[in-house]
Amino acid sequence: METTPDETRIPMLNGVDVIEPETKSKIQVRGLTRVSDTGVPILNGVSVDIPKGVIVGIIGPSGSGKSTLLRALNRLWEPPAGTVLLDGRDICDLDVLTLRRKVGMLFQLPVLFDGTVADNIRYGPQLRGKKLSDTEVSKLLNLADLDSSFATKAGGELSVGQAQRVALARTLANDPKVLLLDEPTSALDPISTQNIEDAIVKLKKARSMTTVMVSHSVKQIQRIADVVCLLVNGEIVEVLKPDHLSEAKHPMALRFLQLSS
Ligand SMILES: Nc1ncnc2c1ncn2[C@@H]1O[C@H](COP(=O)(O)OP(=O)(O)OP(=O)(O)O)[C@@H](O)[C@H]1O
Repeated sequence: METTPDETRIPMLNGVDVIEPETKSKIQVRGLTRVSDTGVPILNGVSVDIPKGVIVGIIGPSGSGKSTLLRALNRLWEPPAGTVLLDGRDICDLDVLTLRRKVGMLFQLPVLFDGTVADNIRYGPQLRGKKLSDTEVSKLLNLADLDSSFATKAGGELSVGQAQRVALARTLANDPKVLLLDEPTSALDPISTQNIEDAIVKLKKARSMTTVMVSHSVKQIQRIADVVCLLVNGEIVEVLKPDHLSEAKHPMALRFLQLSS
């Protein structure tokens, strides 16, 4: 990857160099641990720095803790104090709704509320007393790779792929700085998958969006991520650039990658 003079090359994510336009980490995870109610370890002291404006892919075997890690980042479960920082602040000290506006999340299957697409997109800002104009709704639809004409459609008449893009536009209406994506295309056909991938890359370019994406598709991660974390048994065992995945050394990570390709 070529660097331009004004870009700063910093060692990130356990030593992998990531090109980052601003040197500060957006999210820092420090020794994040989770144990199940029955005492089974789920996350074992995960530490990682996620720079601003970067797409981080998280891959690993089923049950390795990918979703659990992702969900800690906007407190869908309560991480121990001091283990997750956003812009240098402990997320546990933030109002949880404010945090979730800044750190938006998209799940595997979109769930739209009753009403039109525009109603769905206006929902978040409306809670804060802001009514989005038709132009603002159109812009959000376009950012999510949807035509403005979708605004008046009923949520129920959309395909899953279209609904997923509406869910993305609805998340973007809160003006998040970070997007957490938990297998956002696993229920979609290849064209809808490409639409979502295009939107994610566009958001990185247009808004310097920081994105953390869990995916089962190594190919997808290679298409859009800037850096890849391999999670095995609740630990980040490798951090690699997407085009260097074959250099993984951890036996489980290697086996996972070989079986996935
Ligand atoms: N709330 C919970 N209570 C108990 N165990 C849990 C809880 N959440 C997750 N687990 C367990 O923790 C492990 C990691 O789950 P997680 O969903 O994070 O893995 P994953 O890597 O995302 O898996 P997959 O790829 O199958 O979605 C699994 O064994 C799961 O059963």
